[in-house]
Amino acid sequence: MSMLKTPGDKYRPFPPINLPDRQWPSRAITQAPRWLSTDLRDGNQALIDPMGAEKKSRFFDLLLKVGVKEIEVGFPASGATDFDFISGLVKDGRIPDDVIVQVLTQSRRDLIETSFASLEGAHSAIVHLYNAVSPVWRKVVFGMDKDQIKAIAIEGAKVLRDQAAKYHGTDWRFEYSPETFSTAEVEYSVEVCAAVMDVLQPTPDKPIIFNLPATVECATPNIYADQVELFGRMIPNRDSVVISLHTHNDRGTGIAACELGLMAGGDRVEGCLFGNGERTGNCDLVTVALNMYTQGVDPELDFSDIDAIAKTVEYCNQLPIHPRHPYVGELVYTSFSGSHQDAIKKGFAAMEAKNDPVWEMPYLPIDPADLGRSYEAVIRVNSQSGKGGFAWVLEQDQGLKLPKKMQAHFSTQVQALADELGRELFAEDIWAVFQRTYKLNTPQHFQLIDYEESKAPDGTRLFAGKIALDGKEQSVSGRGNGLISSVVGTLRDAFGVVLEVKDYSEHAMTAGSDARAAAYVECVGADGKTIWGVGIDEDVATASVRAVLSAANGVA
Ligand SMILES: CC(=O)SCCNC(=O)CCNC(=O)[C@H](O)C(C)(C)COP(=O)(O)OP(=O)(O)OC[C@H]1O[C@@H](n2cnc3c(N)ncnc32)[C@H](O)[C@@H]1OP(=O)(O)O
Ligand SMILES: CC(C)C(=O)C(=O)O
Repeated sequence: MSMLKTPGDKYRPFPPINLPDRQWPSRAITQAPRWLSTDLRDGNQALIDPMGAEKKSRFFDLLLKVGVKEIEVGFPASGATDFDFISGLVKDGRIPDDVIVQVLTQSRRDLIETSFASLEGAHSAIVHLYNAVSPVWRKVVFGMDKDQIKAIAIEGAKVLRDQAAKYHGTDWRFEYSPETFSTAEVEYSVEVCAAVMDVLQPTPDKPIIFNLPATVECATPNIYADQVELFGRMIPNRDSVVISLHTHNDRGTGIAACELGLMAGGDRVEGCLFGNGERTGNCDLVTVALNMYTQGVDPELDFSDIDAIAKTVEYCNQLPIHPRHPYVGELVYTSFSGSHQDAIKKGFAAMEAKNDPVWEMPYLPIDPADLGRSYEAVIRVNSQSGKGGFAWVLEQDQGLKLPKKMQAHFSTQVQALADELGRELFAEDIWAVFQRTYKLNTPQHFQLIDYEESKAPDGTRLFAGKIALDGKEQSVSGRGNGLISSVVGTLRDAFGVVLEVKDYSEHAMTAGSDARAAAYVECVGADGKTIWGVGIDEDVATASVRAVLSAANGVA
């Protein structure tokens, strides 16, 4: 078998929806929807090894911590694992008053009865009934016509109504899913939902949830939005209806479909953390919520320790999260490439300089710190990196802020190492090559032992000190207009080293009592070549002396 040259012989395009006055394209998402986590149901039924009680329990606690208020806790009729977990939650009083749990059932009397039994004693709960309505399912799975399929829903709704009356101590809510909604005729889904409504008699105070699943994603997300908008216009008693969105990701646009569905009138979003779920997954609640957050909308879910959340989810699902998964992946805040690094570094400097919190950051749509991520990994260096990359790493790791021209000088060393090693350069690699290049903490040709500086009556400065030449101490002195030029004079007079200082800069490295300073000098040697020197010391003047000696070591 191979791919067809004429795929149209086998696959049909999804027909557009006739909705010329569609409103959703000009709407925006301005408030958080109701969130329903189906990690413990749709997510769980898609796992290689479904969760046992311990994992379900951990996941449930995590969802409470994140702030999810509606949680589909399982499919009670699937077996003892789910049933016992659900009834255990109720019996052990683990469902907070402001949280409502939900269970899913096929539209079959025995399964519905088991579902109610699992929730006996709950203060409130949602029972979620489903049956598929689209043409392929009608034909292939059920072998039934439209009226017969509608009858399944009506019969199920009647059992819901009767069971709710039987367990009258619970505030029962109902959800109905015309499963495969997105591949069904919208008018027919409305007809089935209206029939369910006739049985369950929702009110604005006690609305019914109609969940509109893209059970299998078969079209572009604009089509789903059209379907949602059309459903919202056609369903009777709209004020007694909550429209819930339940998208899957078969075409890779489950999140987009959900967002457009919200614009089209969706009130509630169903999905899983990090998008686990059947096949290519459910809608990722984290991404939808954080997309909102980056538009300035409070999603009312707390992902401020996203790594801890990811760890628990990976443990419970026994599935890894991709390193490039939006917002959470290990690499999603990391830039390796030079121009990105340059922009991000400038972005952080601009944020620090300006006096307002508005996030204006090239290449980073969200502040990683908001999700508990550090800035350390924002820039990592390899052969694709530029000056901004290692400059950032040196600043984060060593507190050094290299002058721009010096970055260009050091860049060739870093690039050569990256090409030679053919791998990422870590902070310690960059620091090692920096020390080697500028002769720091290595056996030095010229080494400062100590010195004194004094002012002559004519205003000039006198440098008098001890410098070791290849380990042999010498007392030396020299004069100049300032400290740096007096050291340059000393090197010339005592050792015959000719240096002309072109530029000098310094900065404090850390705050507090153990603060150190870094000094940088750009010099030109006797041969006209540029040499850079770096000095680090607790005393800023001594740092500048060390910087000149570092340059002299570069000549030697
Ligand atoms: C899109 C979704 O994710 S829907 C959720 C799906 N989740 C799950 O299925 C997980 C839990 N399910 C289970 O453990 C099992 O399926 C059970 C225990 C519920 C039922 O198992 P079984 O009784 O063996 O039935 P099975 O699931 O194979 O269903 C097949 C029958 O149910 C019918 N059926 C399927 N869905 C529905 C429905 N929503 N309402 C009514 N009948 C349905 C099928 O037409 C089929 O009928 P047939 O035997 O007359 O051909
Ligand atoms: C049962 C429904 C909501 C479902 O999971 C789906 O259609 O994907």
